[in-house]
Amino acid sequence: MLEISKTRPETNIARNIGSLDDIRSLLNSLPRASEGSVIEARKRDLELTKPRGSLGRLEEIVFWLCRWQQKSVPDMDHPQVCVFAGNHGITRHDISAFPASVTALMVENFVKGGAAINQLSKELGAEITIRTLDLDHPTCDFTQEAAMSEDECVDAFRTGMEAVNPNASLMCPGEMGIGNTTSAAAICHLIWNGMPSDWVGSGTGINNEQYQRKIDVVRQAKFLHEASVTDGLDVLRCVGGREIVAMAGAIIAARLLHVPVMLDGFICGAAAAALYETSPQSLLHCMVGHGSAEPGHRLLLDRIGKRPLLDLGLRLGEGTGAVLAGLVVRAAVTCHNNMACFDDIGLAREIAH
Ligand SMILES: O=C(O)c1ccc[n+]([C@@H]2O[C@H](COP(=O)([O-])O)[C@@H](O)[C@H]2O)c1
Ligand SMILES: Cc1cc2nc[nH]c2cc1C
Repeated sequence: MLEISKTRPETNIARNIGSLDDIRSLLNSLPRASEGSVIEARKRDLELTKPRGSLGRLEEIVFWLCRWQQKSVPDMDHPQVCVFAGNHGITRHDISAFPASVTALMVENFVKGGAAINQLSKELGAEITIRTLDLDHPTCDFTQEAAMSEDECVDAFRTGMEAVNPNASLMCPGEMGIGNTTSAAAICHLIWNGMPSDWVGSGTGINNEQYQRKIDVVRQAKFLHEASVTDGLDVLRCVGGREIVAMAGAIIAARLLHVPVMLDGFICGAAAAALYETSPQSLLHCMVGHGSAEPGHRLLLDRIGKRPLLDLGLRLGEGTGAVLAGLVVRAAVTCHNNMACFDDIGLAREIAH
């Protein structure tokens, strides 16, 4: 189940991606939804033994799965979580409650099966794919220079693309990276302006001095980079992290492979925000699993026009909120595929509706 090396046959999905411009072209030519697949599912939904619309968002989930899986019978047989780990140069400013070395320790924990994401993935029966992104070479301190060169950014995007299993029913992107709530806040501040304090939260649980420094790092990042960024991909290169770029790559590969995506918390949201800023169509195949306790996440979700499925006060990352929402998706599919129809119980549909 657990895969840290690239054991799956290459999909070759990233073969034409060698520059940010290649990614821009890709974002402008993504496959569209298959409305035809939804027609059968809507018809069946009307026959099921329940008042019309009474399963609320579970019904919406089923139609969304059919639309993006291109199947008239939705499938949750093979969910996947892709966890990406990266290190951040800005940790030198002491903006996290934990040292950067925890990123690598947590990757070992993922591999041994001891993290929260391992337990939740087991609950869902999800394949876990773990990719480390050059942990020994943190990104550059983005208060001084761009976090990544174009090549580094494109490499991370490609790693994300290649992690997605073409046979997945649902893909949940997750991340681990000490310092990455600062990076996510800087991404949002560069894209949507506002005040740094709109986007900065307490991450792993920082004290007041660390919070003030974090605000300052985000302010400096905007001051240094705002004149040179033209779109969300530039923003990712200038103030993102490799694991954040990899999540963006995984989200886009999933679209190409007809795999719907369940987004996770604030950092995953920042990856999605950068894609949305570059091409708003690029997130149509995504739902949001949960609303994070990081305050910037709610603002971000308003900006990208998405409503989370769950609200559990999580602020862990790793893909945990997305996988929990995957359990709701499984429940929706089980109802849709297994409920009896009005005919089966001897009730005419005209009476039922
Ligand atoms: O997903 C979230 O919304 C979330 C909110 C707060 C913290 N995290 C996790 O905590 C780490 C980043 O926190 P920090 O304080 O080091 O920036 C990183 O590994 C994230 O996975 C994740
Ligand atoms: C222990 C720990 C686990 C995490 N998982 C995701 N981010 C994390 C940050 C820390 C500090």
